[in-house]
Amino acid sequence: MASVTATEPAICPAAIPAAESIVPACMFAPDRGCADDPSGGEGFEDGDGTNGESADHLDLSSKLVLVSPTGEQYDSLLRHLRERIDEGCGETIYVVGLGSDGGDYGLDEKDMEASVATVQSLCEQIEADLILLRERTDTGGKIRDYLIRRRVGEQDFLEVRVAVVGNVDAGKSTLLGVLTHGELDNGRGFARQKLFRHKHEMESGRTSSVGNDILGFDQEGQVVNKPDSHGGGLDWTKICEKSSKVITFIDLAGHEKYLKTTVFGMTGHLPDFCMLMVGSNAGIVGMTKEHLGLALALNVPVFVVVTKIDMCPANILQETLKLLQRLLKSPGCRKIPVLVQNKDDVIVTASNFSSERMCPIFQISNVTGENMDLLKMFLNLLSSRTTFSNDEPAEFQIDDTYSVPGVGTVVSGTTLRGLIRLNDTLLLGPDPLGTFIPIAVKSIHRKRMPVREVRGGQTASFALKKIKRSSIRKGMVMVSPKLMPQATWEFEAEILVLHHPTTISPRYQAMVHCGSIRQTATILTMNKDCLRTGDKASVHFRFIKTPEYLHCDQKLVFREGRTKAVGTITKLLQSVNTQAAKAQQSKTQANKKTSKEGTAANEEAGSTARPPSPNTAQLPTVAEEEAQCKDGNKENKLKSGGGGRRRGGQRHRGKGLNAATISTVVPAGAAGTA
Ligand SMILES: Nc1nc2c(ncn2[C@@H]2O[C@H](COP(=O)(O)OP(=O)(O)OP(=O)(O)O)[C@@H](O)[C@H]2O)c(=O)[nH]1
Repeated sequence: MASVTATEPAICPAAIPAAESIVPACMFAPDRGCADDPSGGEGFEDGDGTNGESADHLDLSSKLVLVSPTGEQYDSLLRHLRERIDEGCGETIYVVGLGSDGGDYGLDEKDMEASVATVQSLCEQIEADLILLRERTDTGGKIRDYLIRRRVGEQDFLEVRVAVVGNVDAGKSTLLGVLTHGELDNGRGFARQKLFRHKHEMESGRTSSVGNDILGFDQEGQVVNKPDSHGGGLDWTKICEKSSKVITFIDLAGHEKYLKTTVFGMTGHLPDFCMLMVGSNAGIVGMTKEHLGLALALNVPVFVVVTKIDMCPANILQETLKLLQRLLKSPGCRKIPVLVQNKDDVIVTASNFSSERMCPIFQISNVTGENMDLLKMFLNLLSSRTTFSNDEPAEFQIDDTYSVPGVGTVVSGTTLRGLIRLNDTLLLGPDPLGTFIPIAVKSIHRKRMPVREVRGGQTASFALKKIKRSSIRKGMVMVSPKLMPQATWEFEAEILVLHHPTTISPRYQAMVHCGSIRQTATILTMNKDCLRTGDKASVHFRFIKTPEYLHCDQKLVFREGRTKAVGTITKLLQSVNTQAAKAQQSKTQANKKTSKEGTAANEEAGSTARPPSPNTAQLPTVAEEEAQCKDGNKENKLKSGGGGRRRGGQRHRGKGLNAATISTVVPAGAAGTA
């Protein structure tokens, strides 16, 4: 897809007066009608964005190349298309009638017919569908934009996750109700009510406070959601069966007191995109900036939906749009706000959206349905940002656990990479000692539909045998044994303090959110004396309760109340030696057994045996530190454990496999030292 250049775009005269510096989408299109193309004419003209110049020696830059390609050209076009489909996770937007050789745009009727026949034949080769999105006319004739989407089996569908954020009353639940149930709101909570009832029904017995709603699109891009006329509920299995693409909305709370949950939803549920909702009458209020900042910090591309345009006076709406574009263009955001006003704008913004800099803005009404079709079309054109390869070793991150009667323990989460099949044996962990245990996958569900396998980028739930729910916690992973996973107590991260009322110094503790991990960590050392709002530093953290499974380059959010820092893990410092931890585990179990037997024996003998105390138990043996970073930078710091005290006062919800042996110390002498 074409990328947007870093230059600030000029104002297009077509923009509406009050929100004049919001860029209309045509700025990003190859259409010459908009002279000030900020992409320097790159738009769709580069080989990446269209069927233009190929990387190989063949010249595919002419718009006529599709009319009657030679065998070699055909093979090259096919290779090119396959690459783009892979990059787009199964889909791409393909433009017919545009060349990059400087000639006129557009084809006459005959050439268009022949070109489309070629594209159709290419699609057959890769088992994809060709769906016409729009047709326009330029000096040389017609230009057509097609969506090419790889066909998926009955049980399969493309999956895109969209986090829904915004201040209280922005209309989040109402919009999701309208989108997923197909009925407009009455302005007094009708659509929202429907959704709540549906969620309550669907989620009964579930403890997750992050709501999920799905919207399915068929091959033609039509919404397939059909609520049951009696109960008003949605049949997820039916939706998934009929869909070629399913959008999962991660419905996050708007109220400040639920910020913890919102952060968890944004880090743990791995959204591909973030939909920021703004009530046009209320404007940029409350948590709007907070949520936007979070999405930016986590590099999740954001689009904005301005709601309630039916009830908002024109001047207030313009004021909101003006403030919005000012916020988006501010140095902290550096986004290019783009107003989406018609279907052409949708295609252009959807094609360029993954550039992360562009921020499409929709103005909708949940009551009249105005511009709802544009939003739906946009959602249908969004492609997942996770590319996967089946050959990679599997990794699955757990974001919730359930006890399902008759089934047993079920874990839900996201497949980060690789392929997981039914009956595969994966390593589940880390437990509080940092060990991983083999576990067989007995059944897999995707969106409540039984399937035989799941791949990278897909959410799923697995039924696990012979394991208690209490032994599993959010933040654990299930990975291929090939990965030889290790748990980490300490790590280094480059962080940026977004907000802190005073200063942060060593020994400071706050909650680290990293993927679905949510655990308090202590700052042991940092390369500055103290940190204030806006400061950047390299910081050495230690988890206070259990070691976790981490990766270098993972994004993290570090927060406590209104204090917030974001960062990237740069080094894994203190990993748990799995063998030693296992030995420790069996030793402790043996001790327990002996002490039980001893207690029984001693009762008779009138003496008391002492069980191992959590505080006196040895820390998990520290392995030779293994920095798994790409740079191979190793820093061996063997920390001595033992004799610590629990800090932060947070207890592990589950008992863990061997909770009695958890020791959550900051190594002696580590805190406060450089
Ligand atoms: N007139 C009008 N009312 C709307 C529109 N969208 C939502 N509403 C109303 O606004 C109110 C708040 O909407 P909600 O969907 O509950 O807002 P929310 O963002 O989900 O709020 P929280 O869940 O508390 O974060 C409800 O009474 C809706 O009926 C709209 O486009 N037009």
